[in-house]
Parts: sequence; C-alpha cells; structure tokens
Amino acid sequence: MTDLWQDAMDHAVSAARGAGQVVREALLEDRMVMVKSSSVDLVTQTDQKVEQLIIQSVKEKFPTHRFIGEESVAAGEPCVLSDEPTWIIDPIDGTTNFVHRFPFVAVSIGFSVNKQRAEPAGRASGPGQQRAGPAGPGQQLSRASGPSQRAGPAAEPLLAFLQVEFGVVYSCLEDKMFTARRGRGSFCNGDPLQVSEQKAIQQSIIATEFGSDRDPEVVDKIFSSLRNILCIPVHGIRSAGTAAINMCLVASGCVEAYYEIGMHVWDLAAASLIVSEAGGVLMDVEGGPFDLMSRRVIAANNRTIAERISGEIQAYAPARDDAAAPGADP
Ligand SMILES: O=P(O)(O)OC[C@@]1(O)O[C@H](CO)[C@@H](O)[C@@H]1O
Ligand SMILES: [Mg+2]
Ligand SMILES: [Mg+2]
Repeated sequence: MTDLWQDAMDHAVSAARGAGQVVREALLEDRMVMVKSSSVDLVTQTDQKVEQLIIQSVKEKFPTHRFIGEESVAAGEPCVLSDEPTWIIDPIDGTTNFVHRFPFVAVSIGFSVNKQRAEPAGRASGPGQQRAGPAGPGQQLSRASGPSQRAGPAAEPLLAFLQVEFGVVYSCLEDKMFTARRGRGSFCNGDPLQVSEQKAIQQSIIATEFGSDRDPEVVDKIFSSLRNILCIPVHGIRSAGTAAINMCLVASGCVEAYYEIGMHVWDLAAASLIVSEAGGVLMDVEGGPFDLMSRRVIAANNRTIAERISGEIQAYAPARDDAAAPGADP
C-alpha cells in the first residue's frame, strides 16, 4: 500500500532540523523578548521566524495542507483540527528556557489527519504492554505486522485514541531527533524507544511544569497536586521546561510520567504520539480519555501509574484550545 504520509514526515524531520539550526544560532545573539498573554508568557522573534520558515517550506510542498502554529494562533489564526491534513507546530517549545539559555529547547511538529478516525492509535503499544523485541537502529515496526508482533492484549481505546499520524520533536541543544509514526514505534536518532517498565510509583520520577498562570488559586492547585504526588512518596519530581521534552523523557524511559494542566495542543501533539508509540499511555488528568484540545494531560509508562497520578491531581479546566472555533467540540 502506498505510504501516503512518509513524504510529509520526512519533510517534518528536515524542517525541524533546519529550525533547530536557526534556534542554535539565535542563542548566540541577543534575544528581544516580548510577552503574550502575561508577563511570564514569552515570545521572541526567533519563535515567529522559525514558525514561518516551517510553514512556508510545508506550503511549497503540500499547498493544500492546513496549520495550527503557536505563533500564528497568537496572531489570530484559528486553532481547528479537521479531517484535513494539519501540521501542528510549536516552533520553540521552551521559549523561557531559550530566553535564559536553560539548555532544553525543542521544535515540535505533529501531523493530524481524519479527526474523526475511529481506529485507536498505537493500539498494541498501550497500558502494560511491551514490544516483542526492539527494532534495530533506524528500523520501524511495520503497521501490517505491528500488533501481532507485540506481546499482551490490545490497549484500551480509551487511553490510546489519538488523532496524530506522525510526530517529530527535535531537542535542538541535545541534537536528539524524536520521531513516531502511528503504529510503527518511536525513535530517537533512529534508535527505538520504550517506556520504563517500573510499576511502583514509589520508585518513579514524575515530570511536571508550573505553567504561566500566576492566579493564586491555580498556583495553590498546582502545589497541592505536587505535594500529594511528592508525598506518595516518589523518587523525585523534574521539570525540563518544555512539555515536548518532558514527554520524550517518558517515551525514553527516563521518567515514568509527566502531567500538566495548561499547555496547548502544539506542545502535546507530536510528543503524545511519541509516548504512545513507545508503549506509554495518555490520559486526561481526571482519568478520562486524553483530548488534544483540552490542555490537560497525563503521559505515563503504564495505566497504573497514570491512574495513581490522576487520583492525586487537583484538577481544573483552562479554556480549551478550540474554544473559539466555530463548531468546536463541547
Ligand atoms: O510557550 P512555549 O515555550 O512554546 O511552551 C510552553 C511550555 O514550555 O510551558 C510549559 C511550562 O510551564 C510547558 O509545559 C510548555 O511546553
Ligand atoms: Mg510550547
Ligand atoms: Mg513555543
């Protein structure tokens, strides 16, 4: 069968690599910092330039495709997922890191098509499942043989349902290219990824972020959740400063889980598939199905750990990313 989207994915990898080069060069220069929703929601000319470079290069090759780009949405473009091929771009995930030269910065490119698709993504890479054997460097598990090659029962669609066809996260200061194709596994620089096998949350590291909302009520909830989880007790809490890299750490097995409320679809789209295809699970913070537009996520190595975290979170619901879109899901 013709592989419809491999061309697009190859383009995403090369666009992310090119964008990473621009980001690295910009780090050597003075950065003019602007603010968006608040004084701690930062943006630079590099964010805007990189997003435009990626979008222009995609438009030249795929003129009919659509976009959700962080900086385009900030400039008033709609944030809508449809059945049309849609590139979901965060030109710099970790702008605050970039501004401060804190060395974790990612370019994130997700690609979604067929919003209503009924088939769950990564159905054989869900809760508690292990791959039958690692693929060699650069190899990918083929879709045709994927599920039957992996041990364990099929994942529950509730946790595995995704709309993303491929995801690319380039951690540009580490020079790590994380990639995933629906049903074909996740990779870092061509090496296959697998989530941690740890089943005990007491022996886990959990990643989260503090976000850019400084409303004291929200901050209280963030700290209450953090306190609950820290006191389970867990081995530790970590924050890379970028959702995409936190999630790639889950996919890599370095941390067992990441949770956050408040990030956006462009922070999550690519990395959600990378987690799922590495055998991880995605869940809403209240234990329901993961929803790309909801701005809430738990990404974990298995369902037990995800559910335990969900039981400790003081949940709240920021305005959805598609809230302003005509015909948005309720
Ligand atoms: O605006 P940026 O840099 O694209 O992304 C925002 C972000 O870095 O902020 C959160 C930290 O609070 C992360 O989870 C998220 O990825
Ligand atoms: Mg971001
Ligand atoms: Mg960004």
